[in-house]
Amino acid sequence: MMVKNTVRSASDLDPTVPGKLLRLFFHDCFVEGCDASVLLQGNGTERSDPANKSLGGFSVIDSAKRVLEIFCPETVSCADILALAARDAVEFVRPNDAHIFFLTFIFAGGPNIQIPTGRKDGRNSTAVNVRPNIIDTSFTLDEMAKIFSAKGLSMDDLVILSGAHTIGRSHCSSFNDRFKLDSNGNLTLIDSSLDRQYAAQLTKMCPVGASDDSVTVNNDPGTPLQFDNQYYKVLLEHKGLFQSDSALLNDARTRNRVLEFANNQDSFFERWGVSFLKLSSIGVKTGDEGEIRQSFIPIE
Ligand code: HEM
Ligand SMILES: [Ca+2]
Ligand SMILES: [Ca+2]
Repeated sequence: MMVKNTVRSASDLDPTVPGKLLRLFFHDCFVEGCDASVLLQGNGTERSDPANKSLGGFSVIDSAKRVLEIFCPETVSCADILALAARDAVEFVRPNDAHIFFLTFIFAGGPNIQIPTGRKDGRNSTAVNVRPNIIDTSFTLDEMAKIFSAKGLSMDDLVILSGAHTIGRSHCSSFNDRFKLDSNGNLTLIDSSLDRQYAAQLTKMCPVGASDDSVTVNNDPGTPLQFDNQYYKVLLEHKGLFQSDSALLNDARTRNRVLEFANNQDSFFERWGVSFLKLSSIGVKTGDEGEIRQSFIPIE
């Protein structure tokens, strides 16, 4: 409840919070398991790796931790807080449309998932562990499936959890490998799996050669603030932002799932609950394998 309230008020103030929390959790669980290793600061920690450079949401976890330490000291691990925050972030972005259209959508609850707690916080956080465990947007489906399978996740889980890209934002540098600079200094599309019109819009939003990395675009151009099945519809229109998104549509092993979820949001929500639970269980540390850390952000 205390985590939920913190996530809710932070998301109220800043709509980019839910996406940040969800991605932060993904990057935590895939490296050393869901043990809050991604939160540790310092030289050579996971956070210092370039692949984690654009992670955010740390201050929300920090606030929740502070509140919990006042009301129930030394009880709730940072790893659990992060898991609950990611879970709540998803639940939270749904009610928005229920609120606006509440007469029609009043019964349309988002994926409301029960997840067990009891995760201990890990003591190891090393930058060199990040790259072998985090998927790059340039990966083939086989490369992605290999990493997922090492975490006990299937190709279905890959399609389902990629549905997280129904919210959140991305830096231009995360998809500029789909373009090249032509001799006139303009970006041209080189990845034919991307819709041309959408590609043109993206190049307008992303200034060429901008050293400034502050520009971000919505992952889901349709309903960027709602956790819904729009991501899969976007994939069908060849508007998946990353090559790794497009790959899901372009392979017979995953295409049927994309079609299924594009056509049936309930099916996506139901499956999301199961896959999210699997994600939140990766490499969980218990007993002496970890600790309940007091503070994870020494100085920010
Ligand atoms: C499977 C391959 C995946 C790849 C290659 C990938 C890659 C990326 C990249 C490059 C970004 C943009 C980061 C930036 O430029 O700031 C991003 C954003 C995001 N990803 Fe993924 N991702 C994958 C899977 C997932 C999964 C499994 C989840 C969660 C369950 C997830 C959740 C998110 C969210 C919520 C954002 C938005 C972050 C924000 O708004 O700050 N992604 N992803
Ligand atoms: Ca971790
Ligand atoms: Ca959406």
